[in-house]
Amino acid sequence: MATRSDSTAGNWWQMMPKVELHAHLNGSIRDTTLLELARELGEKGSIVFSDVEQVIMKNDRSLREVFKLFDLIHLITTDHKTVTRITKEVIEDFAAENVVYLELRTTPKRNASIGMSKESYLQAVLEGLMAVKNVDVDFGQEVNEGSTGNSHPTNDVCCLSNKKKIYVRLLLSIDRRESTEAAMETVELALRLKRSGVVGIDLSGNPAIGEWKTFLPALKFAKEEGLSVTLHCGEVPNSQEVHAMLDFIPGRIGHACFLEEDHWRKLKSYKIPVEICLTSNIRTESISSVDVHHFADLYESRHPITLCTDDSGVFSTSLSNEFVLAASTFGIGKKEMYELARDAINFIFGGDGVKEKLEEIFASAAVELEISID
Ligand SMILES: CNc1ncnc2c1ncn2[C@@H]1O[C@H](COP(=O)(O)O)[C@@H](O)[C@H]1O
Ligand SMILES: [Zn+2]
Repeated sequence: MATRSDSTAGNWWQMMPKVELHAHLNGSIRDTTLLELARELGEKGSIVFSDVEQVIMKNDRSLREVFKLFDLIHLITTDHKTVTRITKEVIEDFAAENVVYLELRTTPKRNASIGMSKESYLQAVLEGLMAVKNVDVDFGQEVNEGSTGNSHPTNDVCCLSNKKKIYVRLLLSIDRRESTEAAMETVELALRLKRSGVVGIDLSGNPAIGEWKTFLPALKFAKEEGLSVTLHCGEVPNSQEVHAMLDFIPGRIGHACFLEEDHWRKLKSYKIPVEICLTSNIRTESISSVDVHHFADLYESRHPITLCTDDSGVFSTSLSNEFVLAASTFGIGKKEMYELARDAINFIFGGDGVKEKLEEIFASAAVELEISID
């Protein structure tokens, strides 16, 4: 895992406001934090640090190996205190590179041995949002008398002190290893936490595992109850599943690496927005090289797309880096990249009020970046 570069600071892709719609919490952990936590567990004798260090620092890994790494990461991170810490750090990191709206997804986990339920895991995530101090976080929490969200009490301070602001909404992930009942439990939790900024459901996890029919009842229920749904779709060849996923008409899909001609036709006719994760797809060897990535075709055909990091920690990337990668690979200029970033507002799962605020942010950024909007 290479250290994320700061060499982009001051460039348009760094300065430009950005919208991140596909980021997994445990995939976005700083590698320094991961190593620190692993070292602590090593000292306690729970793991052998040198073995773990090698796995963490490895740069190129196949999709299969990535999921082995996630099992290791979960072993290191899944207690309430750590979940709170990594949430706080991940928000700070996205805000630092001018992400102004973040849909952060995470899989609620149960671990009876440390008294963790899916609900308490999520509470730890919410604590992390509230623990951010150097950035004003609006996570859409409806504040009751006496409650202390980060955004509302600090809002005034923010505007006076020009503190950066980030809108954060949460998506709860269903892991493909889970049963129908477990998936349903996650959807029910999301519904209970709607007032705490949970706006949708994601289906993710190792694409070689699990069947669509297992998750469908929970996903249908989510949709019926007004939650937005995004699906990891076509990360491996699975024609039948891709058709079924597209016919479900999710709010968005992620990846779309192994779609065939008739899938593309369907995707385009349904106009389902695609979360594009360039570095992730290259690192996992789902796509052989960036210049042949389906980004090019979707961009040229004006299909709704949005650039995303997927797992900025695991793949040593950042959203700014994804923008500069797309710009340099496909020869796209600053103005067009700005439009790509701004148009992602149309595909967010957050409400109309947030969309209006984001439009304003992008409009004033255009002036600062000297981009003329037609
Ligand atoms: C590389 N492409 C990918 N494909 C599918 N699922 C992925 C993923 N990257 C991450 N995840 C999913 O997100 C979890 C980590 O974050 P959370 O513990 O939920 O915060 C992984 O365990 C996996 O289920
Ligand atoms: Zn993903």
